[in-house]
Amino acid sequence: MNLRKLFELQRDLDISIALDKNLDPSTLFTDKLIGLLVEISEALNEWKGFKYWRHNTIPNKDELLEELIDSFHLTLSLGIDMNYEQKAIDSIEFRDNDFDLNIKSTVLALFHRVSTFGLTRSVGNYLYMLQTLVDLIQDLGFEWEEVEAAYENKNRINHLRQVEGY
Ligand SMILES: O=c1ccn([C@H]2C[C@H](O)[C@@H](COP(=O)(O)OP(=O)(O)OP(=O)(O)O)O2)c(=O)[nH]1
Repeated sequence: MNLRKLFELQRDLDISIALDKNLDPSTLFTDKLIGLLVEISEALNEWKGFKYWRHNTIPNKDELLEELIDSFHLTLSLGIDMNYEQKAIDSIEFRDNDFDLNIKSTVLALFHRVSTFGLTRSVGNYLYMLQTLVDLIQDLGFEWEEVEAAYENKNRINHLRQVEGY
């Protein structure tokens, strides 16, 4: 996983969105954080693993990946706003086989870490949050090659949307 490349693509996209919408990027932190919580929730809604009241809890993998990719966009974007990219590149681990396959615990840890990062904005809490999202994507069974390809695809779509006046 080439995190440096994804941060660069994310930076270009964020600049393009802020210019297009005539926004000061330093004012967007809270909205981005809320957006991230919403995208994580959309991913969980697609995952369905907690929906004990349903017969069919099989996720549509393409749609699940799309929602995770939206979450990934906003997480990278928050790191760029705080200038934490290099720290993330140096310390985030893309594990092959996670020892902890308790997806529900990882989900709860992720919500907790997004909130804690929002309150403290510290680099340590940013890294905890990003690592937990990375672990969740891993635990849900995605390969890093497909995640990178899906990220690049959605990043392109996000650019196109700006051009088309989304
Ligand atoms: O500063 C920003 C703002 C947004 N995005 C990305 C994140 C995500 O990939 C997309 C927004 O989510 P989505 O595509 O779901 O847009 P939506 O308007 O919420 O669509 P929908 O109502 O279909 O969920 O824009 C960024 O990368 N940087």
